[in-house]
Amino acid sequence: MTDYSDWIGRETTVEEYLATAPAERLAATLDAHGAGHPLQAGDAVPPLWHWLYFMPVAAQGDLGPDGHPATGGFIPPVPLPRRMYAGGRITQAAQLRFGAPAAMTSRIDSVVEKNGRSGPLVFVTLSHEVHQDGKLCVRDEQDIVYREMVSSGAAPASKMGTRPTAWTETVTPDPVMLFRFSAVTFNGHRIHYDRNHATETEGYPGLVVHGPMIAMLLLEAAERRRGAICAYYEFRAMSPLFDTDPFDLVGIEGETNDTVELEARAKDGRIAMVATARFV
Ligand SMILES: C/C(=C\C(=O)SCCNC(=O)CCNC(=O)[C@H](O)C(C)(C)COP(=O)(O)OP(=O)(O)OC[C@H]1O[C@@H](n2cnc3c(N)ncnc32)[C@H](O)[C@@H]1OP(=O)(O)O)C(=O)O
Repeated sequence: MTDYSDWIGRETTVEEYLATAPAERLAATLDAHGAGHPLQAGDAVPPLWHWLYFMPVAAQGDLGPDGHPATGGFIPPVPLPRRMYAGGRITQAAQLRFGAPAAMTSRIDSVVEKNGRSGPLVFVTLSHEVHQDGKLCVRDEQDIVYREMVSSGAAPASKMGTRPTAWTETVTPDPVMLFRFSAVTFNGHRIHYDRNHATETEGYPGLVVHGPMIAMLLLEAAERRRGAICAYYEFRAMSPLFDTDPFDLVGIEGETNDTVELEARAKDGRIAMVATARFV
């Protein structure tokens, strides 16, 4: 067991003006939230869209071989090389608005080593708090997982989606969509746009679809159908999706006044992501 106690509790704060242009670019990329219509200062920032701001702006020389800022800076120096987004829990405490500055304070909450069916795993959980006008607007807990380089050939066991569905929407990812999402979130991770790196170095069958993009697409579909904005959202990435195949966004039957259960399912029925959106 590695001792990460020096890293736990470390904090960093980034301030940024919440310009509308990145959000218009994201809306275009996802065909979402009034794509093609200009946003105005004062408009509400949709849940999760704070992911467009406050990202680390690492110099090129401070990147690791996978294109992310090298570990051992703010992120603890975990010994496993293959980073993936594992999940998150987001609370909308007050409305965040475009056209004004905001600040996000990020903290390293925990580093947990586990043994998964796919091999050793290290989960790093960060908490982020976004404040605007002196008010807490968003609380966001983010789980990142690090995995060993492919060697054993062990693949994560996949669970099939069997719950009855109320609705399904199909998404056909392609390299342009993935590249545009990487660009608008300033995410340099090669698994999303560098096919040689994704397949030869990290052993995936194609370019990897961003977990945050799947989470946003699921939530956007649920909010559009419901005509309401969610107050709390949690999601867990169970199995990766690739640019080689379409995937489904699914609303699970049994939606209540408060809650919608969601899944992203791969073409073969494998669950790629489970999510819950609460509306009160
Ligand atoms: C952006 C960005 C990167 C990305 O977007 S990468 C693409 C999105 N992420 C994914 O596609 C990850 C999909 N998930 C997986 O491939 C598997 O879940 C994973 C992480 C490889 C683990 O699979 P295993 O089969 O090895 O794990 P087990 O089911 O045996 O579980 C072992 C323990 O780990 C816990 N656990 C598993 N998955 C998660 C998860 N997603 N979140 C939190 N915890 C997880 C599981 O509960 C077990 O824990 P116990 O305490 O019960 O032992 C970018 O980099 O920025």
